[in-house]
Amino acid sequence: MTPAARQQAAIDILDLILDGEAAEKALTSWGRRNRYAGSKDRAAVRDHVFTALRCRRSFAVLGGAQTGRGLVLGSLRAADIDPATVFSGQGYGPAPLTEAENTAPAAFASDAERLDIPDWIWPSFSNSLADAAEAAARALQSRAPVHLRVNLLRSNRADAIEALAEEGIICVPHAASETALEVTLGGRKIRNSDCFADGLVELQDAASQAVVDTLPLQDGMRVLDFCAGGGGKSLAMAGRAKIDLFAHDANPIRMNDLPQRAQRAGADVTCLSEDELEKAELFDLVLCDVPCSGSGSWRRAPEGKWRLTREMLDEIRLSQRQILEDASKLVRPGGHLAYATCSMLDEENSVQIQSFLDKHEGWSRGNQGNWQVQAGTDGFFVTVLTLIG
Ligand SMILES: C[S@@+](CC[C@H](N)C(=O)[O-])C[C@H]1O[C@@H](n2cnc3c(N)ncnc32)[C@H](O)[C@@H]1O
Repeated sequence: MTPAARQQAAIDILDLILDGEAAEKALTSWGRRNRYAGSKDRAAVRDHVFTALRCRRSFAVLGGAQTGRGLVLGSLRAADIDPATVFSGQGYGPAPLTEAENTAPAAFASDAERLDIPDWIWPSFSNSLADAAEAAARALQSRAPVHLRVNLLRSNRADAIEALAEEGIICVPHAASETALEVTLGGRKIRNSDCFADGLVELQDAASQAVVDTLPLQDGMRVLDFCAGGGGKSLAMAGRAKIDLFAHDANPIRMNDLPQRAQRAGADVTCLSEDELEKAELFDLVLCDVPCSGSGSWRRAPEGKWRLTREMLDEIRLSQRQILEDASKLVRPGGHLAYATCSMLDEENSVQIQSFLDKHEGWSRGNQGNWQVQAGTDGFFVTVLTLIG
């Protein structure tokens, strides 16, 4: 495909997404309908689509319309590329610009519009991030780095870097965690590599690993990952200490891949249903990696930024409080309750911890961590509470 034909494909896919189709689904069905497209074409089209989704608001202003064409036109203007080089009407490229499209774009009406943050959440976002709000929003407009976690049950950081390099995947250590690597070349090869298949490394953001570093894990502990999902944090915990590890999720289907992932990693994880959890002994440590706005990972999942509403966020906050309440009952006296989100909003982080502490006596605040996107990781928050024994 020519560069212009890839942009036309992005336009078609973006139109489907703007009509309500999920991005992954729209990309997959486009791939099925266009089997002639090679892997480089697919990767380039995907990049165009995700770039436009991250900057959907500002590109629509720059391109004069909230349409596939508008967003791609906006993306070219944002990158200082002459739109006529793409909108030429040649081959399978987009048709030439109309007179209306050729007019100069309007000025941005607000910081939120320029920085691609929805108006309703801008006050919460900018108050939470204070002086860093602009830098964080800008980071969310660009692509996320690819991070790996070295599985200490199978390898160490130096050996993993060497083994990955032999497969053409070049990495450097990441400062956020002693297990974290940043991939600088060959990121698309990871899932098919032997290093991945043999459990030497897992795909995991460095801040997600740093959250686990913050936990007071020690050999022999009985640990529950209360909101385990796919088990990213469970497996990271298993790599840190010889623990008796349990995983639970209100939606157990989300843990479907966990046994297979655990086997690859050489980790032992027991999944517990609601009933089993009710009968289980108390735990030394319960981690709640709660559902959240996802504001710390909007560059990986940009649709979430535009889909979220104040009503949805208020519901999420209620469920975060309920999870803290429920999980706190599973901690033994002297044990720990860790609360984590991939959000950068105070209303989901410090405010929730304070509200829990205001209502519950006997808990003390321990380690705390806060990572923000402009520093090169996903945005994450964690606080560890201890039940005074
Ligand atoms: C942020 S995700 C967890 C990600 C996971 N810890 C990881 O690192 O891969 C939050 C998870 O919480 C689960 N969840 C939602 N409400 C819950 C509840 N009341 N109790 C337990 N899990 C819940 C969701 O199904 C979802 O899988």
